[in-house]
Amino acid sequence: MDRLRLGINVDHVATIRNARGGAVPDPVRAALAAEAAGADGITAHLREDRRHIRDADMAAIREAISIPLNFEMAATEEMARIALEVRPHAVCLVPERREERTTEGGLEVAGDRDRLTAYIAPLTQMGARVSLFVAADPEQIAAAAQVGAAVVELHTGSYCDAVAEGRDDDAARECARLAEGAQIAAKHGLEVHAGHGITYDSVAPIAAMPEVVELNIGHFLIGEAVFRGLDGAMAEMRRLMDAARA
Ligand SMILES: CC(=O)[C@@H](O)[C@H](O)COP(=O)(O)O
Ligand SMILES: NCC(=O)COP(=O)(O)O
Repeated sequence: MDRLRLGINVDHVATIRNARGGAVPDPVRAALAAEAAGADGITAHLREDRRHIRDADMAAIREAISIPLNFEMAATEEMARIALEVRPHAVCLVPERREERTTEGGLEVAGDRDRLTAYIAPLTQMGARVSLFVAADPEQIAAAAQVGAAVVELHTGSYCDAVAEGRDDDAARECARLAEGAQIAAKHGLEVHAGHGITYDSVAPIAAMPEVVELNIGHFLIGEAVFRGLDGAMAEMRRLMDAARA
């Protein structure tokens, strides 16, 4: 199997910065540190409420890094305009609910086909690989291929929560659902990514799925970096990913 790509999400560095106001810690510095430590890409989510990453962060990260930028955003007109200015390598469309603590569930693609088809076209024409952040639901995955996405990122949150809470049966069921979703996506010609809530304890079964080519991981690794440094935290994740893939 090919080497799995590891994308690092730096939103959580901006969350800490914003808790105090001011300029530190700087998500651009974190993106550069992740790149230096071997990240294959940087993910940043410009939420509509700007609770962590801000417009200037996204532009500055794009300018600073030499590896691909994956710009996560809601499918709104405002975000399309910003993405067309920033010109990231990839755009990942995610659902957003203003009051949510973190991204809950996947994007509703099947019920929004016409709008998403029109929304994705200019982003693809600009040169971005457009990814849809979806639940491992066959209907949503098939719809992702129909609306012109190149990639789906499978939402691993329910599986990771079950692992973290020791709900082994739920974890096994969610993992099987993700594996089936990855297979269905690949059959539709979609590149398959996975992310949300991944930790050292939950990464192996996802990394072992042959259709999955990229993991995007943020919250756990930024937290772990407090104890090991970002390069140490990433190195252990890389080791677990490679071992699962061997
Ligand atoms: C879509 C996704 O999984 C990430 O962007 C994640 O949502 C980032 O963290 P927050 O949910 O805290 O914004
Ligand atoms: N798209 C998922 C992502 O970027 C990272 O999510 P998390 O590890 O911060 O939960």
